[in-house]
Amino acid sequence: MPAEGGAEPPAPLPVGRPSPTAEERGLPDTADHLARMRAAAPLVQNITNFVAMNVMANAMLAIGASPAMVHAEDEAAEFVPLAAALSINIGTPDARWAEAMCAAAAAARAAGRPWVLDPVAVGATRFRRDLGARLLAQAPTVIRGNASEILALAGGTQAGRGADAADSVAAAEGAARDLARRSGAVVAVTGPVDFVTDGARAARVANGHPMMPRVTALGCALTGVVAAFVAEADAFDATLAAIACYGIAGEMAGATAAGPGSFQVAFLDTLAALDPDEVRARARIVAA
Ligand SMILES: Nc1ncnc2c1ncn2[C@@H]1O[C@H](COP(=O)(O)OP(=O)(O)OP(=O)(O)O)[C@@H](O)[C@H]1O
Ligand SMILES: Cc1ncsc1CCO
Ligand SMILES: [Mg+2]
Repeated sequence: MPAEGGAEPPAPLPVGRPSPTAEERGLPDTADHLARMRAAAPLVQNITNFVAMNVMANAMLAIGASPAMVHAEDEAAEFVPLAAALSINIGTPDARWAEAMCAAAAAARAAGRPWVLDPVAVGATRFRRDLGARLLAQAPTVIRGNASEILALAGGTQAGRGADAADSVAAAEGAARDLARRSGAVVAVTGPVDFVTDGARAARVANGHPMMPRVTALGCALTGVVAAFVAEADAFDATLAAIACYGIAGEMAGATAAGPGSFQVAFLDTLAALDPDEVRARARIVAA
């Protein structure tokens, strides 16, 4: 019976029962994925753009993967079975690179290696649209892009300016779900809050820092980190975990950086020092 004039007191919190873990909520345990990736230190082949090569290789090394930038038409497909995963980024393509990308993607498909597509500025020119469509036909495991790129790859209109997004992540969520269902890929749309879907499941990651889009190629580098995580685990869970780890490193680096230059240095140091327990405590992944 409630006390006179008052509401029933709230039920006491259950003693000795911890709040549900991420896995109990159907979401990945980010720390587990980080530890698993680091233990494997997967060799990841990257066909990436001239701007990203150094940034990407350093970010991948810092978090614990083993990157190899192998893009020449003469060897790209041959290298694929040697690696645990492949990433392909169309940031600065030409005709020969395009053939190397398509041959490598086909080799990954044939060898059962996961591969991640980064469709940089795919809506900008006919050459990029055609290349994006050819690569999509090679069944990427994951597609990671900004909102304008995912809208363009899905066939919609978008406002992107070159490699930079000009559409909100929310505006690309429907296109991402549709693209995931049509392609069979996990689709990740990055921005202030990231959105990840496999067409059936979806989740958002609210980690990150506003300094991240002010340093070039941090999205490209994330694509390589996603490939490293996906080499070791289920693509949907591994993609969420990779994006959360990366965003957490961004938050921690952003807390001390004076601007994009010192941020870039702090970000690398933070990726290398990421502690699984801290990652577990800071990950902000919610089902969508
Ligand atoms: N405003 C923001 N606040 C917090 N995090 C952000 C913000 N914008 C981007 N990020 C984070 O930055 C990382 C890169 O995502 P972004 O969408 O900028 O990639 P991108 O446009 O492909 O970058 P680039 O092509 O320059 O490499 C992701 O981890 C994302 O979560
Ligand atoms: C700036 C830029 N231009 C082509 S690729 C690239 C890196 C970010 O996508
Ligand atoms: Mg990009």
